[in-house]
Amino acid sequence: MVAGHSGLGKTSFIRTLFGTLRLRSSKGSLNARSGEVTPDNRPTSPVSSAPSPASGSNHSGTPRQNGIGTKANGPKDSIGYATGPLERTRNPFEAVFEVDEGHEKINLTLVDMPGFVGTASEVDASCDDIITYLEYQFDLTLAEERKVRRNPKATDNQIHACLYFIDNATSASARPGLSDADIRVLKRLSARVNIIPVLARADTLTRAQTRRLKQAINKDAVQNQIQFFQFLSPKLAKKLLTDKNGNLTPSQLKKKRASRMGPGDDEEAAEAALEGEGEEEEEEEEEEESGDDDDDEDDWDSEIVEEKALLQSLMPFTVIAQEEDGTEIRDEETGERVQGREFPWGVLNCWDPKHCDLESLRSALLSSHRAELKELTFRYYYEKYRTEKLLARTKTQYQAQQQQQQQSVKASASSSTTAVNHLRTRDGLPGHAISGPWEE
Ligand SMILES: Nc1nc2c(ncn2[C@@H]2O[C@H](COP(=O)(O)OP(=O)(O)OP(=O)(O)O)[C@@H](O)[C@H]2O)c(=O)[nH]1
Repeated sequence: MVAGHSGLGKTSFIRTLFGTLRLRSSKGSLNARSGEVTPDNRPTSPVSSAPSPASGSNHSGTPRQNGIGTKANGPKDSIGYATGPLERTRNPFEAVFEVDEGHEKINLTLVDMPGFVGTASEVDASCDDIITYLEYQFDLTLAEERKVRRNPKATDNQIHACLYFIDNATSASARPGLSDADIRVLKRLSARVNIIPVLARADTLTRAQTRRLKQAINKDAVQNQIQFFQFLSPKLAKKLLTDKNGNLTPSQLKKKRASRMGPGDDEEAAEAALEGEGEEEEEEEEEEESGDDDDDEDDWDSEIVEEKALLQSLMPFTVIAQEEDGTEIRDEETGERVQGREFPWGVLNCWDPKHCDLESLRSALLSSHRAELKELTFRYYYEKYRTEKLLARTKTQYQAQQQQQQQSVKASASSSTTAVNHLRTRDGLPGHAISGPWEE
């Protein structure tokens, strides 16, 4: 899934990615998966009665029927979406493809969510839509699990990763990093899905701006308890760094780097040295706490660990999308046709690791970390949702029971009062004032 503010290049990203997919030809020479994704043709999106502020018409110009789409789009639609004219996304779009990835057949669904626009409450309403969508997929799994006879061919509809697009406009501001809206949205989304942050339109950033922005975004995430997907556990990251740098801890390394920085980097050097000081104590504390970390990690192949470390170090991933019309551009240096953007001063190749992190992101999503993302979705996010939902139901049932009990206690109390009153009245006891000589 791709989500974030409007106009950051989410649809363009899907279109760029599409350009690299090896589609499998199926019967009738359709190169994308059938629109009927689930075996019993259930809708894959929830139906919402309240249209969000961004509602209007979708890419194909069809008026929006409800807040969220009702079923996955078909193969023709998906290919048309990835290759036709680029338009603003006004309705969630599920592009479904059957692809060959590393000799493996995978059913890939790319969900394009409408970009956020408007006031804080409008952004929050768009976030509600995304949460509803994500939870609906969990509900489909929950419904399947509850069946006496489960369908062995049931499709996994869960969203395994959400690429959250971050605007790079703050790069030049005094306070680069996540906006208040991003923080609010990310806090909610990270409780439901693996979040992979993406720095959009990276061609408009210099190297220094990119570095600063990446650091600021990661720092904001930590300060606001936003959990991004971790390619590498902190314990392993530290171990790797320490091994590589001759037993220096990350903070000592930071200080060492700071001392090597040139005169133009004064500010950054001071920041790094200062950060290093506080971190040393934190590192010692973490060291003690991390005793019960996943020991399997210690057995991992060093190549895998290095790849994980590289991916972790790239977050948030910078991406550059191809030009709107998708025209492949000829790289003058190599003479090859590339997916990219052409400027008067040269050609940007979206898949060149020197230009952006798109290639690493693609490989993490579609091959190296695909299984891990799926597993975490099922074992952590789905389980969490399931537990919350069952607890909420138990609580509601308990409250209803309590209410019922209270009502029946009240009812029996009032009926016994009525009976007593009735008795009293019948026996001439004071249900009403009885006058007599003793009153004097
Ligand atoms: N310079 C530059 N422009 C880009 C890039 N990616 C997309 N664009 C342009 O940004 C504009 C918006 O792109 P979209 O892909 O429609 O953005 P979106 O995030 O899907 O927007 P919504 O549909 O409103 O959510 C288009 O004009 C794109 O050509 C990029 O990497 N660099």
